[in-house]
Amino acid sequence: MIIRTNRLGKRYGPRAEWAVQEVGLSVRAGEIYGFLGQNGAGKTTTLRIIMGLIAPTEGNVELFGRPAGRGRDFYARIGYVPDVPGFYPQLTVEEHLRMHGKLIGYAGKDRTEETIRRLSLWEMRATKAGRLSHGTRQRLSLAKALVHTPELLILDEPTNGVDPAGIEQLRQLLLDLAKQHGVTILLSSHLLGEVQQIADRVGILHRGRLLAESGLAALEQQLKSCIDLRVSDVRKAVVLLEQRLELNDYEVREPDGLIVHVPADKAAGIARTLIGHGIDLHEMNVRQGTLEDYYLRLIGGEAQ
Ligand SMILES: Nc1ncnc2c1ncn2[C@@H]1O[C@H](COP(=O)(O)OP(=O)(O)OP(=O)(O)O)[C@@H](O)[C@H]1O
Repeated sequence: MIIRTNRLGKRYGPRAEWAVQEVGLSVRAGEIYGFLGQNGAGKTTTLRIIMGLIAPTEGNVELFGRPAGRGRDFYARIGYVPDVPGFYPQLTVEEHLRMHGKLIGYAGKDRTEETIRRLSLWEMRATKAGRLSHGTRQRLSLAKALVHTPELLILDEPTNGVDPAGIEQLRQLLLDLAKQHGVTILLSSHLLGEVQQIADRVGILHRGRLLAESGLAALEQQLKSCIDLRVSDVRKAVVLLEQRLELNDYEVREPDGLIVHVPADKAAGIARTLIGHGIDLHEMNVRQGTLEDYYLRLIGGEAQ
């Protein structure tokens, strides 16, 4: 196991609420782990504890099979992209990378150049960080995290403020690092669709607690297809679903929406029964369940 947290808990003060509680997540070698949760769920807090930047109130962290430490050896094996990356406005892109390389005990010129090219920063290598756009600064932050060839990459909401082309580039980069170079990746995000495209496993954090941890392939197998309906009489439709069709796995979306979780081949029967009992079907749409459906059901359908 590359990362294991044991019953992690954090309060930011003796009388404060628990920001995270009893979090036990495990990240395996070579996988991309999507750490999902709404704003304020406790993702940043957890990642900062894993990085040794703040101390947990309870519990502990194991990294690379050993209790986590703070020495240079430990940081040299990890690349970290914080939620709000810090910069020296007067230093250029290249100077940032050289300085970071030195701090971490790595100062290879070739590697610095390779990283600059890889992150499409070559044109900007002599530009001061204070003059870079937000998206370019995000790439610089990623370059800093990668310049020393880490085994583990931890990214806190790396797509914040990045445009669609940048997100696609990041996705390809992360997949390449994990699949071609064996880098283990822990990535926090609230963009479920993005995570579904690249993660091998996901952990879902809600109000400081890890509600679920699951392989994505297994999850997708389990996710039933959904039938989205808009009907003239939701209450009557619900009675018919339960009593005539014995379908109990559904959600009502007021005022006229219904989501029924069933195999797609039930759709025709549902339509026949509803129409046969005088209900108008304004809309009917059959689709495969998504990570978002699973997530919303798990957290009880609370809005973002
Ligand atoms: N330095 C701090 N002092 C006091 N409370 C804090 C501090 N940092 C975070 N918190 C609180 O801890 C809880 C979890 O916050 P955290 O930033 O870890 O969540 P998050 O999932 O990363 O959210 P976001 O996606 O908005 O960054 C929140 O209630 C937040 O207000």
